[in-house]
Amino acid sequence: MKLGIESEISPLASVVLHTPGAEIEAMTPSTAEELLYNDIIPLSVVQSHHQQLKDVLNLFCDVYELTDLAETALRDESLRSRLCSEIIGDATPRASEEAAWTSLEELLALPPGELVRALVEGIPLRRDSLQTFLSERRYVHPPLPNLYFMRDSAAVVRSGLVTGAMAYPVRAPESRLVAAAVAGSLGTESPLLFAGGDEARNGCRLEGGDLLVLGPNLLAVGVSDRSNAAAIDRLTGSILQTFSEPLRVIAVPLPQQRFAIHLDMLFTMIDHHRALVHAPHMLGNSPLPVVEMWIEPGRLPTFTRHTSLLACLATLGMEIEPILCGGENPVKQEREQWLSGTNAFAVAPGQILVYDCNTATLEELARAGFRIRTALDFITENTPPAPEECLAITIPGAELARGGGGPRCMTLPLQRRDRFPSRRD
Ligand SMILES: NC(=[NH2+])NCCC[C@H](N)C(=O)O
Repeated sequence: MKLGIESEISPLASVVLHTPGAEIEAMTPSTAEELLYNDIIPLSVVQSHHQQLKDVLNLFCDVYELTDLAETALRDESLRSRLCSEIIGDATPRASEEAAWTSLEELLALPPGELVRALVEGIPLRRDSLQTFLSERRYVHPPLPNLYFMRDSAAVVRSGLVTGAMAYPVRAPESRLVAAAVAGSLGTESPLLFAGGDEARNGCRLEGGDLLVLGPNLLAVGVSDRSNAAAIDRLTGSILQTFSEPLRVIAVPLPQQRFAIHLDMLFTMIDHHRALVHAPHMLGNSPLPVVEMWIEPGRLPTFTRHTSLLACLATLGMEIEPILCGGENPVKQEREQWLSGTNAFAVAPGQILVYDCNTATLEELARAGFRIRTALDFITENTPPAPEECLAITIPGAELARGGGGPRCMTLPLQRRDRFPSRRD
């Protein structure tokens, strides 16, 4: 498997998805919040909406299901044993019910496919002792309802893999699973830049939704509820060491509030010089200030403060035209950002996937020259768009968005073709 990501927008070659499954139905209204959802969602509906995302992506690139990758990788016994030990090791200190834990031997006895299913859909607690009989827990290993947000548990930077140091324990096994699935099939050309599962044990926090690859040597990283400065320092150190080239990192401190889980909920690149933005925090009188960090191999980093991400990018010669999520109306801006209206995913420059429910955002995109097409129309017609066409393909979003993310959050791109087709500029 080849990794190569040097931008947010160049034509997509391969991507990993996870189709939501039974893990979604384990959630109840009373557990939704601790499972990081805004509400419960009906499985049959989100599956069919997610299928539209998958069908569209299939017309552009190779699409892998995480569980297929994991099942193949876990045929390797040593990988299987490492993954199970890691997951048990991460969970046991919290469980205080060590005895209740399904033993390593039991997990290892499962064939790879069943093991993957158990890890994704959860392993129910066996009521075979007084302690477990009286326990309020339903699972010894909880289901992973956030797994369809493939973006967060891993990221690719150039030819290297980053696995997430998940901020909340409910998501920790995702990073271990994706590390086994993807790292298991990587050759030596693809370095592991950041082993998030292990880094999390040292207090690092880093999720892919905060990591934007704006160029081969340019990253924007949210410092958020989910990602901390310690992790960004560790990651930049590793990138520097691996590629031995200067690196610029723009750190964007985010408000620690639910609407701003990750940087990609406030800003996503959709074309060479255009981004969808959440205006209240990216533009106007009080945009989020940022810190530009410039690091050269063997030197100490230098730091420069800027008034906003867009102002910082402008000093680097990247003049970004902002397209407003929700348009000019502050109420619509707030509502549509909450429904992941800013969270677009580019399959090529100027060709993006967005949710259909954010109508004011779609109007802005149309005004900016994007043709709006539903995923179903696009799939039925099955003709790839001309490279110069600006296109926003809409996926039904009302239900998927309740999980707390949009099209960018649901995709883990592995490879983009690094040469842009020469278009417009
Ligand atoms: N890249 C993103 N913005 N991901 C959104 C993740 C949503 C998920 N429920 C969580 O809270 O973790």
